[in-house]
Amino acid sequence: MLEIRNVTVRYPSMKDNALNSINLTFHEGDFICVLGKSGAGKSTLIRCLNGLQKPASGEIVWDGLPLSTLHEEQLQKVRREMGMIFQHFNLVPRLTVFQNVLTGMFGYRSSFKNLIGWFTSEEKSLAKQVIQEVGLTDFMDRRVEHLSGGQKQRVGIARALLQQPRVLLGDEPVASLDPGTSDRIFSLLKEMHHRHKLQTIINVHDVQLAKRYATRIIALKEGEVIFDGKPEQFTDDMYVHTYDASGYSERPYTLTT
Ligand SMILES: Nc1ncnc2c1ncn2[C@@H]1O[C@H](COP(=O)(O)OP(=O)(O)OP(=O)(O)O)[C@@H](O)[C@H]1O
Repeated sequence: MLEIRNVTVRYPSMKDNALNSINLTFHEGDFICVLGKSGAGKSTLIRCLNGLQKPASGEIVWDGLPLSTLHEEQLQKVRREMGMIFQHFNLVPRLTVFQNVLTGMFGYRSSFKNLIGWFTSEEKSLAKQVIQEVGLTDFMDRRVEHLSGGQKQRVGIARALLQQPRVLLGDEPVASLDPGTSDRIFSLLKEMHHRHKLQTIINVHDVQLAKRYATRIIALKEGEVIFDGKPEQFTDDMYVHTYDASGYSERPYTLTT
């Protein structure tokens, strides 16, 4: 189980906290969308969860163990259990789909093996399997620089799955994609969530997508949790409060589902 206990984060140049005494417990099977205006603290929350950002106070607790008490080897194991997908995909453009996906294995291997790029037949067959799951078998040997945004995010998802994570974290993974492609990526994420028995926690700006796919919505505002509940409980009023939107016509996203 993953918990955030009383976590505060403040960046050196900031006068306010990026996260302010946050408490959250994530449960098996949760498919969570994190909403909030730009600067609300969504990315900081994700970075805390995978250990990239150390809280100024409070604890991230994984399976009962506070991350701050773990030594580097244990932290590496925790990071392996948390797959991550990104807005700008973080792929190596000149490498093929297959080669990019294989890098998902890096956390399990010695630096030397990673350096020489030698993979076992089992690792290669696992990579082929996740590539097939995200629907890219026909593109396996294509360089990712020649793929569309949606295809690149599928590569990102396959790479994360190859890590065999228990938690999948997403920092605005559809922010660079058109609405139709975003919907298909969320649909794939939901399918993988069930198939791989993941806890999924994704930052997203599109409230409609969150309401359609999430089992739980968390809304942040100025570094604090202002909503934590079921999608149907995220009302129009809560939308206005979250985004400081004063009227329906000013809303960037519709709430129809
Ligand atoms: N590395 C950093 N150094 C200084 N301040 C930072 C840093 N990263 C984030 N911040 C600040 O912390 C606050 C929260 O930022 P964060 O990126 O977590 O928000 P966000 O909700 O993810 O925003 P967006 O939707 O625009 O990505 C913002 O005020 C931001 O300017």
